Amino acid sequence: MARVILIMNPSAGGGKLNDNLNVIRERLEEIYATVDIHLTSKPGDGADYINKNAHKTDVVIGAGGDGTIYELINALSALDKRPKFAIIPGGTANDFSRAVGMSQNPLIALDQILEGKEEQVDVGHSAHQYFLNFWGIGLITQVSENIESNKKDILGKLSYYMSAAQTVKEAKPFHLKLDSKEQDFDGKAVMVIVGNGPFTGGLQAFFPKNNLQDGLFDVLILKGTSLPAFWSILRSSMAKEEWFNEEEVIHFQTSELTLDCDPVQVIDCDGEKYYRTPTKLKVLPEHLTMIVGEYLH
Ligand SMILES: Nc1ncnc2c1ncn2[C@@H]1O[C@H](COP(=O)(O)OP(=O)(O)OP(=O)(O)O)[C@@H](O)[C@H]1O
Repeated sequence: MARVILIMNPSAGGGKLNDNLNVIRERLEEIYATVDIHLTSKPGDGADYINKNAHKTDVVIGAGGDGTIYELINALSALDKRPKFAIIPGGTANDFSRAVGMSQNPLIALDQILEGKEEQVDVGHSAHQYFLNFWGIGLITQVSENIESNKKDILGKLSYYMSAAQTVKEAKPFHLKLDSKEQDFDGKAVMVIVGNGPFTGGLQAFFPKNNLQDGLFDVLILKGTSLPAFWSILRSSMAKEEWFNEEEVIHFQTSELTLDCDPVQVIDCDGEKYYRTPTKLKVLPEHLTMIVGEYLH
């Protein structure tokens, strides 16, 4: 019988998972031969626990918000032998759990995990870190700070773009040198977004065709901040249409690219801003086996 480790951040979402912990434990014990529960005490603790214990388990369940899940995905993705991974959402946005179709109700998410539907998903890799949803520089690093990312409806999207429009005034162009097999770019840009999964800075379906199993990134280069460029992005992502290239917008798909910027840019990687350019990005196809909900984006 399989073994499971549950790693939970007891402070995530103001502690909202804590009341469910006993039920979660009991239900896991009905299914799994061994159940090991670890409550994190500080940032980095979940990753340490994975590094020490992943070889002893078949499944790791991460319970918490996106910060916790980011940490666990990064620790797991760096291992040669990776246990399966599942998510119980416990934060506010929970973009990772949404990307793999989990319910936002933790106990229903637990049911989904116990059903055990598995999929292999692509993971993005950069020089320093792994990501499931997106990697970005420029405008996105400022815009994503202004979004209430659990708003997935039309009004939420509009507020996102209004926030973007406000931020645009402060956009600082940088020199971008991007190389890939499909497309090269050498010139001024205000934003680059590389999408692996469906959520970009809290927005669902930013790249309408993108999914976690196609072995490809969607790359968007925004050269300037004219209104037509924004309209192009707005129309494509809200109407879930094909991208139409406008003078200031370049969109293509690739599995590998390098980027260098002047001045150096802060990187937003799945919402975490730890590193700076230059970097090399690569899709790791089917790198993680995840227990998913009824749909996978
Ligand atoms: N016991 C703890 N006390 C404080 N921080 C912790 C603890 N355990 C983990 N952390 C760290 O807290 C950070 C934020 O956690 P997480 O994203 O899970 O919760 P959250 O911030 O409440 O969620 P959200 O951002 O969706 O509102 C993560 O980087 C994680 O590593």
